[in-house]
Amino acid sequence: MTSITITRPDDWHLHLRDNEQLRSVLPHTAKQFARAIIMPNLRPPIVTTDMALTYRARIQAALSGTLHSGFKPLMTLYLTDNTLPSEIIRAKESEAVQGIKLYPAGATTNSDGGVTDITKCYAALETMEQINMPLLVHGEVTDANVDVFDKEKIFIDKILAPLIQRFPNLRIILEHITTSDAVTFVKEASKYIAATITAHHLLLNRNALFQGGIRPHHFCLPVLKREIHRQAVLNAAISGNPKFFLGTDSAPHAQGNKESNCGCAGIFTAHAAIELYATVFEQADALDKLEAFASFYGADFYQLPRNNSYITLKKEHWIVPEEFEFANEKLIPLFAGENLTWKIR
Ligand SMILES: NC(=O)N[C@@H](CC(=O)O)C(=O)O
Ligand SMILES: [Zn+2]
Ligand SMILES: [Zn+2]
Repeated sequence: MTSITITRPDDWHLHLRDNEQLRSVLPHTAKQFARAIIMPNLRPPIVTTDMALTYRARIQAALSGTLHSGFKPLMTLYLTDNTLPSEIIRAKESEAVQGIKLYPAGATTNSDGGVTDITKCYAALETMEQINMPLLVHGEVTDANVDVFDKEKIFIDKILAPLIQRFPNLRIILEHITTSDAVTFVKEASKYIAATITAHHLLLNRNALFQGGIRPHHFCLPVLKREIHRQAVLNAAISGNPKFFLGTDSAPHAQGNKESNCGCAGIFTAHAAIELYATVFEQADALDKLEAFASFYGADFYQLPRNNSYITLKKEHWIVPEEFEFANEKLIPLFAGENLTWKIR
């Protein structure tokens, strides 16, 4: 196969940051995707509908007059211990906000204002269940005594499963899944439970963190896992099960903040997102499953229309740039300087 045309995909998990950084990274996504779910973990976090609307206006301003002005940002709110049901209702009425994001406090980048105790959110979650507002979840426990490689599984057992019991009609997306435990859990759960899968968790296992030395640009959360887990997540992605769909979790950080004494978590993949997924689907002999994973199942789960434009990917060798501009700093993309074999037209 030398060329493939698919319905234009959507990215159901994306970090765009803000201001100058936003202007640097947005074109990478907007040239490929029709829509993206924009994560709210800014400083300060997007905790109200008003903040989401002004953030969306900044994104739209950065798009206006460019080739990609048709790109549509879908907004989210950052759940806190104090999020009021009335704020959830306002979010729903805005039609701009498509989900509420749960970051356990301390679990990941800019999560310190997140949820310290899920029981504090019951009123907000009950309203979400009633008015059909999805919950997006960073699924890792924050207990410092839990092994870093077990944090997702323990979250599922201790937090997510009881949450689903309590709110059985709440739609939940378990974001960036990394383990066979998550795959099994989502598969066996009700139709209200789905998951996003990143390109990097499909392409890399935890050996990539230590390939010839410590590799900060392969560090993200949830951290890369063993090969058996990568295979389980890959099998889910290519299975044709509509509960599993594309979410890049492209998470840009300035080079200096990654290559540091205490480097930030996050892998930037927006520069080649659909190409990276195409590579892994081709390796698995499942290119025929790419379109539904990238362009149908997410829209269906979010109860939004599927896109009606197309993109074409060509078999073509190209070299990923060593770096990109990121405001006044540099951004090192995944596979910097390496060869890729698919290229979007
Ligand atoms: N995935 C990451 O490693 N980092 C994300 C946060 C997140 O999605 O957990 C970021 O905002 O940098
Ligand atoms: Zn996360
Ligand atoms: Zn993320």
